[in-house]
Amino acid sequence: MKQIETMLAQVNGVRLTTSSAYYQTEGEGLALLVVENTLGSAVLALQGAHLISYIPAQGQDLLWLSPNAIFKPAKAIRGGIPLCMPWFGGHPDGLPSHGFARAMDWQLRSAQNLADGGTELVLCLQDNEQTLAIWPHAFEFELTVRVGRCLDLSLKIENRSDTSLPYTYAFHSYFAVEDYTQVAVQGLAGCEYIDTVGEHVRLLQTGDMTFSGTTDRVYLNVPAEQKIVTAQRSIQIVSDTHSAVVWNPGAHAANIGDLGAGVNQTFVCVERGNVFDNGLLLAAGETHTATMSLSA
Ligand SMILES: O=P(O)(O)OC[C@H]1O[C@H](O)[C@H](O)[C@@H](O)[C@@H]1O
Repeated sequence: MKQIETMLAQVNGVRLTTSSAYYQTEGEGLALLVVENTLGSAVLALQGAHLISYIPAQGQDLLWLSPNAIFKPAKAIRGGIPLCMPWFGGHPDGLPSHGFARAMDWQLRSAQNLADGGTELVLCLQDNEQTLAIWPHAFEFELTVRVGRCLDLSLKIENRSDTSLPYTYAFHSYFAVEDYTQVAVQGLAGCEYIDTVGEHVRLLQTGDMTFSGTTDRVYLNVPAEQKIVTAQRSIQIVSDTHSAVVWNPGAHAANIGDLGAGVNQTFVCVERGNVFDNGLLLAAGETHTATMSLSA
């Protein structure tokens, strides 16, 4: 933490705090970085390089955080943007769902003020004793976060092992909405999707995507841009990744400890990444970069 504080002393508008202090929760909580500049503000947990909040100047939070979120080491935070990697969803050998990156401590590599008034943070995670015990491969993950008029994310995945390895990943973004049943997601029409509620049938999207009840779908080969449109707001997502997973647990939220009955009403997940058929095979030494930009 001392090293982080030394690094932050060189930049304006970034401070280190804890989830307990910031969200008034009990227990020691998690270390957070709070960014405030004239273009916007953001909150990020060092665990998982997990964005929790992004508010453009004079705007509202684009991201949703569960009122029942738990801030505890090794437990992914419910809301914001968990990074699911190096695999998305379940693992054939029973390893943790959505990979381990979201539940591990990342290091702050650099912090700087940008010429346009924005702020840039770079965080990284390399293989270590803890990751090698779960997944015996060398790697480096690096996330660059730019907080400005948009929230710009750039994720680098480097396969440092000496064999080719499959990778799937997603920016598992939770977006704040008034009522998920009244949301239209534009930018998915004409795309093939796998409905993962039930038999994994493959279907074709016609028109805007809407949510009703439990919804869990993997859209493949999607266009770069989607818009989440509600009566009161419109959120734009632009990414060079090829998949979009859309999720809301519906009534099943009642069975999820850090959600709860009805709590699912005010978010939709639209998760850009490369999953299922769009998964990657990274050669030994290869680096893959993915970007995502969010704006109101
Ligand atoms: O509870 P988590 O491990 O964070 O997963 C939450 C959800 O993530 C994705 O959206 C998947 O498509 C869902 O099937 C899963 O339930």
